[in-house]
Amino acid sequence: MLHIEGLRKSYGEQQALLGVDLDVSEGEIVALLGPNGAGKTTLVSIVAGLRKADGGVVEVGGVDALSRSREVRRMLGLAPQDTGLYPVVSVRQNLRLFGELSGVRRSALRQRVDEVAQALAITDLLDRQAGKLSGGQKRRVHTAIAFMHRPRLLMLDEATTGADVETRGHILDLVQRLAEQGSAVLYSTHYLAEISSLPATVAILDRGRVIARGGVAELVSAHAEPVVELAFHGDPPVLADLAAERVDGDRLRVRAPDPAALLVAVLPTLPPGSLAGVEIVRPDLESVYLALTGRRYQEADAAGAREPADEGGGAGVSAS
Ligand SMILES: Nc1ncnc2c1ncn2[C@@H]1O[C@H](COP(=O)(O)OP(=O)(O)OP(=O)(O)O)[C@@H](O)[C@H]1O
Repeated sequence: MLHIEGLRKSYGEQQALLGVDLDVSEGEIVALLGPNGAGKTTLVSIVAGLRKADGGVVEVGGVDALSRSREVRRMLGLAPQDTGLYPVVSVRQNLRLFGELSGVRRSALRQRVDEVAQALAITDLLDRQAGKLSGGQKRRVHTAIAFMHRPRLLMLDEATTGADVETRGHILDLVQRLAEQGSAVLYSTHYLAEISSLPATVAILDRGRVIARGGVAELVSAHAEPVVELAFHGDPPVLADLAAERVDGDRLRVRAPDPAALLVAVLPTLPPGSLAGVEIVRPDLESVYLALTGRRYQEADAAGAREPADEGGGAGVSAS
């Protein structure tokens, strides 16, 4: 449904996309992950015809999106980060207007507005003037607009940023339902943790390139392995035959494909009373990002962050 090949875009000296390849099939949800500034908005905006590419191929449903953006827009549902709503009219009128523009039949408009509003829990906002909504409320209306015509390709750009847990749940449910009906979904976010709630495959965008693509489990097993962290009272002992990395002064970190086997082997060799704690850090997308870039995702994100990242780390076990 979406085919991107060698997509490039610079803003003056600033290179935003350096040759992006990405495919999204019908019924597939692809989570486009990347820290702030990775190029997600640029990518989504080019597909939607809102920004011009410098080079490359973008096809939506087989139609060249770079030269026939008007035609492509009919197939798209887009919830961009910052599209304008019509500020002086109501939310209901905005939804009707955008629905009509994207081809929803007049006779179906009223019902579709009600359905989408209910699904996104914005029914109580329908008669409010759009320009007077809070930032979070506007974002929900943007998301609703993207769903109005059951698009063949839905693109959500950071739709859940700043959303409360309930709204986030509504959006993720709606995304899933649309994909089950056969739409392709490109779901951009910088929250790694969010992906576990979606049956999504992942494309990690970093500094203008897709550096990893596939299922979460597949990426984790290909690029990262569990780590066992041992905390000690005072200086850690030397562990013979193990490549242990010393961290935070009194901890040792050891990569371990089989953490249980490692612990069974190591624990009896430690000086009595020296061990303060054990933590098994299960690899996740964060570990994949670290393995591929050498940078921590949260730090990369914090470089341009607008809000704190909330990704969880590993599973901790206290052993004292
Ligand atoms: N209009 C612009 N003019 C100049 N540089 C831009 C412009 N828009 C984006 N950039 C730069 O291009 C790069 C990619 O930005 P983009 O907004 O696409 O990233 P992003 O992954 O969507 O980030 P975020 O998660 O913060 O929205 C960044 O370095 C950004 O500073």
